[in-house]
Amino acid sequence: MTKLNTTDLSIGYEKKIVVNDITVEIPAGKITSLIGPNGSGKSTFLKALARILEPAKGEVLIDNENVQRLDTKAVAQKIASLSQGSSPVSGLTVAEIVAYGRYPYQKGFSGLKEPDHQLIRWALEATNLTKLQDRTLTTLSGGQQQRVWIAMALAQDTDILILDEPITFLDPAHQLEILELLQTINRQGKTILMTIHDLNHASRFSDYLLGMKQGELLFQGPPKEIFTAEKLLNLFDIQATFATLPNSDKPIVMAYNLVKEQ
Ligand SMILES: Nc1ncnc2c1ncn2[C@@H]1O[C@H](COP(=O)(O)OP(=O)(O)OP(=O)(O)O)[C@@H](O)[C@H]1O
Repeated sequence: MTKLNTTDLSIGYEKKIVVNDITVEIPAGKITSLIGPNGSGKSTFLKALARILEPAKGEVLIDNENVQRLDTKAVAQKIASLSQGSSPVSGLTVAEIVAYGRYPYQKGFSGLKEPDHQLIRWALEATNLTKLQDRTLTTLSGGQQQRVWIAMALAQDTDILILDEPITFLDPAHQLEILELLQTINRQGKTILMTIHDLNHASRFSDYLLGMKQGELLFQGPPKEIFTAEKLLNLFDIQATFATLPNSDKPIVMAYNLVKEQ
């Protein structure tokens, strides 16, 4: 299983550092969710892990190799990453977009081989898109489009999937559909790291949580350890009360109040 970790990682835009000195190992074979307020640096951190942004300091290591020393295709064979609100590509069909997931494995102009087609078919089936494969992306609903991007990442057949807000803009049923899909993929042996704003979904579907605020990693651990009044107050400035999900040991947030300045 591919190991992904960072050492003293700081990332910035121009000269402004927005992610500060993070040393963390993403648990292999688990689902990890990165939670934290808007603007805390979550997307920036994920982009550096996927080698989309270059660190200002420190390192991102895939199997102990600095990602900056690996070429794009080598990284893309280890990590598939989906950014926030991937923009629709006009004119391409669902199957054509999913086929792009095989790009990191193609040599020159050799084209797709049977094993590539098998993976594309599997990715379309896993995301329930087989019937929609000849439709162009722009004719699909937001939720269906989201599934297409996930299918493309699946076709990439990497050990690690990094997803920035994979369920934003989806209705409750489609949110669950995507999260259950990620759970199934995880059980097939893939490491998943995602950002998610819904705390209850984060708890229910994650083995591990990372809490980020103002570019700092405040805490990490399983949901049971993270969902305490003190930690959520610290992270989000909210007062939370908790319950437990039925038939599970996963905590959920029952209700919360804003902490208002006096
Ligand atoms: N391309 C950019 N150029 C300059 N500053 C940026 C850029 N992208 C993000 N930032 C800044 O970096 C900081 C962290 O942003 P980032 O998008 O990583 O936060 P986030 O935790 O993912 O937020 P959200 O939950 O709202 O998606 C913010 O202050 C943001 O304004």
